[in-house]
Amino acid sequence: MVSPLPAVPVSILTGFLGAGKTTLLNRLLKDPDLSDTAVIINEFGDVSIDHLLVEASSDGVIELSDGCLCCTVRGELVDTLADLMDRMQTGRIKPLKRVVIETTGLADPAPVLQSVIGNPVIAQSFRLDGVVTVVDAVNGLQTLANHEEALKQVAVADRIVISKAGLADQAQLEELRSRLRALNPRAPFVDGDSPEAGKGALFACGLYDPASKIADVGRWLQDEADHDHHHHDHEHHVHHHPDGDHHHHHHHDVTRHGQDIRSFSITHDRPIEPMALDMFIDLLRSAHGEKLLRMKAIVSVSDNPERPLVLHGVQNVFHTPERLSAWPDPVDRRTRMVLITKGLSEAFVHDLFDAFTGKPRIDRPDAQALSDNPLVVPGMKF
Ligand SMILES: Nc1nc2c(ncn2[C@@H]2O[C@H](COP(=O)(O)OP(=O)(O)OP(=O)(O)O)[C@@H](O)[C@H]2O)c(=O)[nH]1
Repeated sequence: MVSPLPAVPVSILTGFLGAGKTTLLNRLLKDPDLSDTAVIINEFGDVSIDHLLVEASSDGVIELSDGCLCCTVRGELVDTLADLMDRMQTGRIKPLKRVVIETTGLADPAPVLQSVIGNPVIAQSFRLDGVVTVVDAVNGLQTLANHEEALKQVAVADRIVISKAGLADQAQLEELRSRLRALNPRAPFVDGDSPEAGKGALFACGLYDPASKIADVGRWLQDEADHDHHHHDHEHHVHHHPDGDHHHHHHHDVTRHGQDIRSFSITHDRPIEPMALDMFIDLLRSAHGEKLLRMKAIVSVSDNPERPLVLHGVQNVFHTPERLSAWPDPVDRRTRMVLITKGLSEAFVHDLFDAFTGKPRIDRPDAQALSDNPLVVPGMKF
């Protein structure tokens, strides 16, 4: 059936882990131009925090389940779009003006684009408007040097939003701009802090045209179309700690994202002492920042358990924590941390967390070594 409604523009918001996608989205959603927008978010990691951090009314936000949009959840994206189409056509929801898909930071954008432009059913009701890629001015160059996904995200962009420019120096910014230009000769740069970045206009990119991008983009999209049957395996394990805390493991698609990238989470039931939290974060950042691609956390801190703390770590950079005025879900007040690491052992991070939150580990002499404290009594927790 041919849709009687005009095709709804779909914008893809991408950018590497922690670049500032959700921050930009929150700003855009306050713009009246973006009313009647459905937002599809996808989080990599099995404990979702993103939906707590997107400040839109929950009606318009659709969260795709665990997994990365470019891998296992891709079918779910197509189903979600098909469902939105059906609801619009049957009048169950009013016509949407726009759909925004926020990808995970690790998403390879090619399969996501291919889902929208290459699926004949979806193409009846939706048209790809454009790809907006957020690049972090502080970590951007290093990220581009180390992660192919980040290169692809920049190359396919119709607009490149440079975030955190205020935290970078001028020389760093210039170098980043010329690197971005080499990867994507046409996409305009938008300063993340400028009023322009807060306008719905950011999304009016026009029809998506891979031909205007560097030659590689067309090839990636073609590869995706050719390899639609390609099998992506996710391993997903959950085990329960003896004290009732849950440690979840989500081993991300190894074929697409590399063997050593892991996502896992830490959940903790009791409020954490501010000092213990500081020490845990400090040690993690100073000793292992390079391997910590991303950390997002909502934390119950003992000095004010009514007002949780939101933490964002992006490689070596930890942003100023934000105190929320209340828990997003008053019933669930557990501390939840989601980490994405590269080459950093999950067991080590759990042990470190347990050590600082006072869980006894008398069977683990290395917990003592972590404290590096000559006065520590063997077998006692600090
Ligand atoms: N100073 C500054 N901080 C920013 C800017 N944009 C984002 N941040 C901070 O960077 C951190 C990560 O931002 P998010 O918006 O969560 O990043 P994201 O790209 O959605 O992260 P993932 O979903 O994990 O990939 C947060 O602490 C933001 O407050 C910016 O332009 N300037």
